[in-house]
Amino acid sequence: MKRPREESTSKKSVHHGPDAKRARVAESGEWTEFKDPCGLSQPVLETLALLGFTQMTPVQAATIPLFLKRKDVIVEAVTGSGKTLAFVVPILEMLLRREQPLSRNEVGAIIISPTRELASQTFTVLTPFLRHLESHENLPKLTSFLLTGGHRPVDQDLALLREEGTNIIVATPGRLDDILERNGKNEILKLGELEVLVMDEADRLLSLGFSSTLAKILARLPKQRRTGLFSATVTDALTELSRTGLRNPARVVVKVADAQGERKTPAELDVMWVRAEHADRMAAVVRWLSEGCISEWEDQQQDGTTDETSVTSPTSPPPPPPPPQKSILYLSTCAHVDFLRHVLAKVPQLSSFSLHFLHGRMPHSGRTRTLSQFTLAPAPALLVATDVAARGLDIPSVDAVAQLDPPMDPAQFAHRCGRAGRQGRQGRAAVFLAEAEDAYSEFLGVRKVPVRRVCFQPSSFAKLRDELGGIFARVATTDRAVHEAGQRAFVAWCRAYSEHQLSYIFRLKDVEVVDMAKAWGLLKFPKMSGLPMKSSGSFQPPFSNLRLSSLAYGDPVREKARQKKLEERTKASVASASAVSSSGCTGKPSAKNAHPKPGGAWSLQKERKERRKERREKKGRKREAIAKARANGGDGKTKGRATSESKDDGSSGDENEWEELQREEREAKKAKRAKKEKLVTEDGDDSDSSIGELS
Ligand SMILES: Nc1ncnc2c1ncn2[C@@H]1O[C@H](COP(=O)(O)OP(=O)(O)OP(=O)(O)O)[C@@H](O)[C@H]1O
Repeated sequence: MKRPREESTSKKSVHHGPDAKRARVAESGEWTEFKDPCGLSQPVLETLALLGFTQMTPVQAATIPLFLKRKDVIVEAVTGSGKTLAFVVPILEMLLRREQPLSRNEVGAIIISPTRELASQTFTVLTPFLRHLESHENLPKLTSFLLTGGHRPVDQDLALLREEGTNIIVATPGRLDDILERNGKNEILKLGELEVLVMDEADRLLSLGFSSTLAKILARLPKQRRTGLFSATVTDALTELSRTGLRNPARVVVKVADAQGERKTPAELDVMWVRAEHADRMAAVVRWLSEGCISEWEDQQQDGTTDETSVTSPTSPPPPPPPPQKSILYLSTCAHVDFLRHVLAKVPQLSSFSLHFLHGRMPHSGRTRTLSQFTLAPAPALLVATDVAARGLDIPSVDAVAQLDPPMDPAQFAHRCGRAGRQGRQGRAAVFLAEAEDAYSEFLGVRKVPVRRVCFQPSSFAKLRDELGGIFARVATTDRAVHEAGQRAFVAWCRAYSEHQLSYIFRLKDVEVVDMAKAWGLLKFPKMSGLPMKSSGSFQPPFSNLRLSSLAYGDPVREKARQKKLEERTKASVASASAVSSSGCTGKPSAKNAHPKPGGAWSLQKERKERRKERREKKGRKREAIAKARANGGDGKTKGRATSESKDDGSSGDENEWEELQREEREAKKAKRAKKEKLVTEDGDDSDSSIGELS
C-alpha cells in the first residue's frame, strides 16, 4: 500500500509549555499551500480563518490533497489530531466544484459515525461551513442532515427528508440503513450523485458489530465515489472492510515519536500508571482530583527506592501540577457509574466539583444533556463514564483522564487517554494497576502506548479509603436503592473483571474482593457463586445491628410497593402453613420447610445433608437448562428466579445477586440481538459489551 505522506511530530519536549498548540500547528503548513487541482476555494479558506484554524495539522495536510485527487484513503492518526476537518474540508470542496450543482434531494456525501454523540459532533463541525457558504450568493446551496437513532422517530426523519431533501448526511449506521431501505427506488433521496463516503472511527464501527449493516449500506451506494476510513487505531478487522468498500486506497499514517520511538498517543499527553490495589483506587482518584497530588508520586524507581520511601522530600518539593480542571473518570460498567452517581456527591473533597454521569444505557436525551452540561460546566468538573465516552468526543477543556479500571478492549486505552491532550494542549492520563496487574504496563508499551510509572506511598491512601468506605456505607443506610446499586455494581464489576479480554493479566482470584467491598461501603457482601475469587469469609458488615430487611427505599412510592409485596408474601406463607397443618399431612417434609424436632426422625445433620443435596441437584438442573438453551441458540433463561426484593430481605434461599446479573445479562443480550437483527431506529449506541452491565 502506498504511503503518500508520513508525518512525524518532533520530540515530545518541543510541544510542552503554553506555546504547544502554536508550535504543533506551525509545523503542518498553510491552508493555502495546495496547488491546483487541490487548492482550496476562497469561501472554504474564509470559513477556516473565521473559525480560527490558521494552519493545517499534519493529518489534514496529508489527507486533503489525496481526497481531492480522487483517491480512496485509510487514515490513521492519533487522537485529537484533527481528523474531522481532514474529511469535512475535502467533502465541501468536492461538492462545490461539481459542474452540475446538486439538486435539493441529491446526496453528495455521507459521513458515518459509530455513536450518536460523535455524529452530532461532526454535524456541529460541518454546520458553520455551510452557514458561511450560504452567504456567498454565487455558490450552490448545500444542506446537511443529522440521521441518528434517538434523535427523532424514523418516520419523522423520512418526512423531513421528503420535504427538505439534503446533500450531506451525517449518520449512525442503524438509522442510515433504515432510511436507505425505506428510500426504496430513490424516491426520497437520490444517491446516484454520491461523491464521498466517510466512515469515521471505522474500527469502532466494526467492533460494535456494524459490519453487516455497513455491507448493506455499501451495496446501496454507487461504486463511483471516493471512500475514506478514519481512525486513531486501525485494526486488522478494517482490512476486510477496506477490501470491499475501497478501491486501491492510499494510506495516511500520522505518527508521533519521542525519545523512546514511535507512540500512539499525542506527544502532549502524559500517560502514567499508578500502583494502587483495587480497594485504594477511589481514594487515589479523589486525591488526584482534589489535590493534583500525582506530584507527590514522584518516580523514584530508577534510584532503587521503594514505593514506601518515595515521598517528596520536604526540602525540595517538586513543582506541584495544579489539580485537573476538567476530568473524565472511566469505569468498566454502567452499574458502577450508577452507584457512584448516588454516593460521590457526598465526598467532601469533591464538594466543589460539578459531577456528571454518563453511560450507554441512559436514554439519548439524557446522554446529550449530560455531555453538554459537562462541556459547559465551570471547573472543577468531573464526568464519570463508561466507554460510551471513550471515542472521538472533543471537549477541548478536558485536561485529565483517569481510568479506574483498564478498559475491557485494550484498543480503547489510547482512545480514553486521548480525551485529554487534544490538539496541542497538554493533558494527563492515569491508569491504576494492582501489583498483580503490572504486566499491563508492558503490554501497553508493546502497543506503542508508553506509560510512565509514578509511585506513591500506599499507606497515604489507607485513611481516605476507610473514610470513603464509611461515607458510602452511611449513604447506603439512608436509601435501599443505594444499597442495591452498590450490590449490583459490585457483582457487575466482578463479572466484568473475570471476563477481561486480557485474562492472563486480570484475574479475579488475585483481587482482594473483601477489601474492595469495604472500600465501596457495601452493607453486605453479595453472594456470587461460580466466580473464581478469594474467599469473602472475613467481610464484616459496617453496621452490625442494621437489619437489611428493614432498610427502606428513599422513594416513598417504591417503599410502599415493597411493603405491599412483603405483606402479600407473609400472608401467602401463613396461609400455606395453615393449609399444611389442617390437612394433617404426614408425608415427608420438604427439605426447605422441615424443622426437626428434638428426638424426631429427622436429625439436623440429615436435614442439612438433604438441603445440600437438593441445592446441588437444583444447580445441576439449572446448569443443564442454561447449557441446553445456549446450545439451542436461546438465552438460557431459567425459571424461578428471585427478584431483587426477595434477595435483600433475606427470604430468598439460594437465589442471589449473581442470578440477578445473569438475568440482566440474558435480557441485555436478547435486546442486543433484537437490535442488531431488526436494525431498527437505534444506531451506534456504545452499549456493546458482552454483558449487559458494560458501557
Ligand atoms: N487546523 C487546526 N487548527 C487548530 N485546531 C484544529 C485544527 N484542526 C482541528 N482542530 C481542533 O482540534 C481538536 C481535535 O480535532 P478532531 O476532533 O477532529 O480530532 P480527531 O483526530 O478526530 O480526534 P479523535 O481521534 O479523538 O476523534 C478539535 O477541537 C478541533 O477544533
